[in-house]
Amino acid sequence: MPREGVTSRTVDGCPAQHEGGSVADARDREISVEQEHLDRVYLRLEEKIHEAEFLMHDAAQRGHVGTPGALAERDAQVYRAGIHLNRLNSEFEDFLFGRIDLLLGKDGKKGPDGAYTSVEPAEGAVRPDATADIAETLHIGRIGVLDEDFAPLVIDWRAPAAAPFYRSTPVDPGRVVRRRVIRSKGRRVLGVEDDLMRPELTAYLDGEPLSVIGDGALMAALGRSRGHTMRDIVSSIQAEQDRVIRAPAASVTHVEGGPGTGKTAVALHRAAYLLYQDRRRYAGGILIVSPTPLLVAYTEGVLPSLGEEGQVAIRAVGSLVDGVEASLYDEPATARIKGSSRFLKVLRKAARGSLELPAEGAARPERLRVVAFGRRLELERDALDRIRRTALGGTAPVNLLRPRARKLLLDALWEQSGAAARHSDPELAAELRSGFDEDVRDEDAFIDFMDAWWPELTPRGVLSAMADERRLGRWARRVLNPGEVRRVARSLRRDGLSVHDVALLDELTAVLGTPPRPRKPRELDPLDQLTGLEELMPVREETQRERAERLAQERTEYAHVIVDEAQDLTPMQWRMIGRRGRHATWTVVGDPAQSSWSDPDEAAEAREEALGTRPRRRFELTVNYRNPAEIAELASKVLALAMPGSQPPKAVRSTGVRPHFTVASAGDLGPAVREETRRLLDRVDGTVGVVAAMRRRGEAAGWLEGLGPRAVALGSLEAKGLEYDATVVVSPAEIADESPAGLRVLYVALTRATQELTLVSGERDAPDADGVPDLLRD
Ligand SMILES: Nc1ncnc2c1ncn2[C@@H]1O[C@H](COP(=O)(O)OP(=O)(O)OP(=O)(O)O)[C@@H](O)[C@H]1O
Repeated sequence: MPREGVTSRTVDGCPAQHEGGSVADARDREISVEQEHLDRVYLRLEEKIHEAEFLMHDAAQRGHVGTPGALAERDAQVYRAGIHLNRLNSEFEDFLFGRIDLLLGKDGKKGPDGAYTSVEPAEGAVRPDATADIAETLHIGRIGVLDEDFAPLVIDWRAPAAAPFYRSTPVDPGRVVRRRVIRSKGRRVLGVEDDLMRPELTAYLDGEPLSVIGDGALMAALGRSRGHTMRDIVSSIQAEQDRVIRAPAASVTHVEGGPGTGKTAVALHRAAYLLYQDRRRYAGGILIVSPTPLLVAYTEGVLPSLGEEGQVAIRAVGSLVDGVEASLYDEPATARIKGSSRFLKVLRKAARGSLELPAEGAARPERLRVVAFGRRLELERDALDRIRRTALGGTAPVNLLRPRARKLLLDALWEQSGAAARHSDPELAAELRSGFDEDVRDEDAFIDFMDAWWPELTPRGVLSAMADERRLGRWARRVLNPGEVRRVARSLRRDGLSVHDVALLDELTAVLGTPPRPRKPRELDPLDQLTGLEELMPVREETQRERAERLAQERTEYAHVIVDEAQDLTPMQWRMIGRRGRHATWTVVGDPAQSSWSDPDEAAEAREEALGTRPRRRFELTVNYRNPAEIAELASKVLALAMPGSQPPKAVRSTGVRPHFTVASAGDLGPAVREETRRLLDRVDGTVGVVAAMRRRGEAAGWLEGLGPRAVALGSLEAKGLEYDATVVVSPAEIADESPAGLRVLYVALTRATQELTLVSGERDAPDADGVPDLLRD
C-alpha cells in the first residue's frame, strides 16, 4: 500500500532544512502556498461569474430591441456569457489540481494561454554546479483562467502548455523540475504530492530550495478505495496515456492494452480533449460505445467532472437503437450465430420473405379487383407473384420498393384495360394513362390491397416473424443448420430483446429502408439561430442518460466515434456502429486477450470494414494501474492459457496480499460466497464485486441479499470494464467452460480487483488441498 504520510526532500535528495524543522511544517507551508493561489483563482472566478451574469442580463434586454444588428450583438454576448456561466457554475471538486515548476526555456515566446511555449531548457538554465532557478510556475486545472492582465492563473489541462505536466518523466524531464498534484475540496487545499523530475539538481524558487512533498501522486490516487462510479484521472495521467489522449483526431486511433491500463479512462479524457481542440467540428457529436449499461453508469460521471457533457453520448451497445434498452444475454452458442456476418443473408431473406406474410389479423390477399373506366379489372395470384418478384429484383430496401411495385400493378391493370390500344395519339394516351392511374390509386379497394400485399415492414415485425421455426428454416436455408435454426427461433420467442438482437434490428432498419415521412413544421424560435447556444447554455435538469437519448434521437451519425472494449464486438455490431460513423474520425480501444467473442478473426474483418480505408494510428498501453502485482500474477496464468505468448501489462504496485482460495462444500457455493463477501466487506472500505458464470447471475444476487449496497453480484460478461476494491470469483472452471471464449472471460473476471481477490471453487474446479483450482495450478 502506498504510504499515507509525507516526506520532504530537497531536490538533491537530502532532507530539507526548513525553519521549524519538521516535515509536517514543510507540508503545511506548501499547502498554504497553494491555498493562497487557489484563493486568488476563486476571486477571479467570482469576478468572471458576475461579468457573465451581467452579460446574460444585458443580452436579454437587447433581445427586445429586435433590429438585426442588436440580435447579432446579442448572439455574440450570449455565446460568451453562456461559456462562462456553464463552466464557472459547475461545482468542481478539485478545480485546480496541478502545478509544474519549470526551468528557463530555450526561447522566450509565449503561447495564447500566456505561458512560454518552449519544451527544452535554455542553455545555461542549469549552472555548472548543478544548481538552477525556477523560471516559471504553471498551475493546471479543469479550465483556463487568466488574471486581469491576461497572465495565466490556471492553464486548461488540455492546452499545449499543460502537456509537460503529463509528459515529463525523470528520463525525459524537459523543463520540468517538480511536478505537483494538488488535492482540494471545494475551496480548501487538502494536500500536495510531488514528483521530482530532475533529482540531480538543487533548484531554487525565489531564492529558497524547492521542497518535495509526499510519495508521488499516482500511488496516492491508486491506493484510494473505489466507489460505484469511475473518477477522472486528470491529475495523474501518465505519459503513454497522454500521447493517446492528445493524438491528432484525424482517421483512426487504435489503442490496445491489457486490463487496468486505463483504456476506458483514456477514451473518456480523449473525448474531452477533442472537444476542447475543435468544438465546432465536434458539434456533430461524439458517440462513446460501451459494452454494458453497467459500464455506462460507471463511467458517465467522468465527462461532467471534466467540464464536458453536452456533445457526448455514452451508450451501451444494446441501447444504440432508439427506444431499445436490451439487457438480456443470449446463450453463447446462440449469440455466436446472431453476431456472425453470415446472419446478414438470413436477415435479407427474412426482410423480403416477410412481405408474403399476411398482416396481423388480415387474410393474405389472393387477387386484386378494381373498377376503372367503367370496367372491372382483376389480377390473379400468379400475376401478382410475378409482379412482386420483378419489383423485388436487386437489393434496394424493401420498404422503398413499394412505389415501384405499385407502378408495376398499375401497368398490368392498364394493359388489361386495353385502353392503350384504342388510342394511337401518344399524347392523348399519356393523358388517359395518368387519369387511369389517379382513379385506381384513389380507389379504396386498391389502397386496402396495397396495404395488405405490400405493407410497410418494421424491423420488430420481421424479427418476430423469424421466431417461427419453419419460416426461419426457409429463410436460413443453406446458411444455418436445423439445430441453429431451432436455437435462434427459440431465443426470439422469449419476452424482451437480447443485446445481440439490437444489432439485428439495426441491420433490418437498413435492409428495409425508411420511407420518407412528411416533415412536421417546426416553430421558429429566434434563439435557435444563435450559434452553438444549446451547447453552451447551462442545462442542469437533464441527466447524461437523457442527453444521450436526445442526441441519439437527433442524430443518426456522429463526428467522432469512440469504441470501448472493442474486442467484444461481433461482426453484426460492427456494422451497426459503422453506420453511425460513416463520415467520422474514430478512436478504438480494446484488448484481444479479453475478447468474449468466439471468432476474433471474423470480428477483426468486420471492424476493418466499418473503419474503411482511413489510415490507422496505433498505440499500446503497457502499465496496469488497477491490479496489485499479486493479483496480476495469478491472472497472467490464465492469460498464458487463453492467449499463449501474449504479454500481460506491468502492475505498478504491490500490496503484499496474495489471492485467497476457498472451497465450497459439495454443490453449495452460496454460503461460501456469502461468507467470503462478508469477510472482504470488513477488509476494504469500498466495493466488493462477486463474479459468477452468466447462468448463476440471478442466483448470485440472492446469495448477497442483506449485505448492503457495497456488495454487487455480476454475470461474467457484465464484469467488463468494471472494478471493485475486492472481488470474489465464483468457480473459475464454470466461467472458463461457459463458451469457447471462456478463458478470456475468466481473465476479465480475475482482473477486476484493486486490492483483494478471493476465488471460491466448486467440484468442477477440482481444487487441490490449498483450494487452488486445477486451472490455476503452476
Ligand atoms: N494515470 C492514472 N492515474 C490514476 N489512476 C489511473 C490512471 N490510469 C488508470 N487509472 C485507474 O486504473 C483503473 C483502470 O483504468 P481503466 O478502467 O480505464 O482500464 P482499462 O484499460 O479500461 O481496463 P479493462 O481493460 O480491464 O477494462 C481505473 O481505476 C483508473 O482510474
